Amino acid sequence: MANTGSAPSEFPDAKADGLKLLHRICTRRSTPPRHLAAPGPSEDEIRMIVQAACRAPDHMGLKPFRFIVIPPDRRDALADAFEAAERELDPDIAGEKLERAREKASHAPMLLAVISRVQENMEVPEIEQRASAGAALGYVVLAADLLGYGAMAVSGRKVATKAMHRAFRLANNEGLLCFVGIGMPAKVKGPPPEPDPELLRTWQPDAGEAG
Ligand SMILES: Cc1cc2nc3c(=O)[nH]c(=O)nc-3n(C[C@H](O)[C@H](O)[C@H](O)COP(=O)(O)O)c2cc1C
Repeated sequence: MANTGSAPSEFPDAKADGLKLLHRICTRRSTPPRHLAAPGPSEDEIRMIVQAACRAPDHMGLKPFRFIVIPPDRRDALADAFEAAERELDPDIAGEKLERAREKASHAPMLLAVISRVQENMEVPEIEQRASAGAALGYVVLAADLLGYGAMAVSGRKVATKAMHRAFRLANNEGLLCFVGIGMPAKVKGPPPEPDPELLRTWQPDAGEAG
């Protein structure tokens, strides 16, 4: 928080703290759900994670996202839903392939389903609402990391199936964006690659795209 007046700032080290956070953000890695061990976040921590997600940029405050916690004791039901989704994608699926699909439901002590929901709105087109849900997902992963957990967004073709839509009782304007696995990382990746400098350019109005 910036120190705007003569009164001493409530957070004198805000910038130093911010730089530490920024470093955490820039060096964060995802941990695949199969490498996430117990414990997962507590109920209070889940609330904090969702509170952070709700600070995602959100034009007109539409909240074009919501979250569904899948606790450890509902994993058999999730495995059934995964199986139904895979059967919808491939009616002939069987054996090991099916077992692997079911097994994914047991990974990570905590799974959070991220739902994107698009509302009819003259001011806020669909692309903005979907972007907001994506940003909220990013904040979930960052908040989990800042609380000391590993996390990763995972999806697969199954998330777009009718079976998953039914299993999560989604409304017509909703879609299952992904699951976020959260837990203690049993395996940690190395540092992330440096971002491609080409990803940032300065606008050159007369030079077009070539810059
Ligand atoms: C909506 C969404 C779904 C994703 N689904 C998968 C997935 O199913 N499998 C996968 O390997 N990565 C998936 N990813 C990417 C990972 O979450 C992660 O960003 C990527 O592996 C890079 O890892 P890093 O954060 O360590 O650099 C997904 C990302 C998003 C935003």
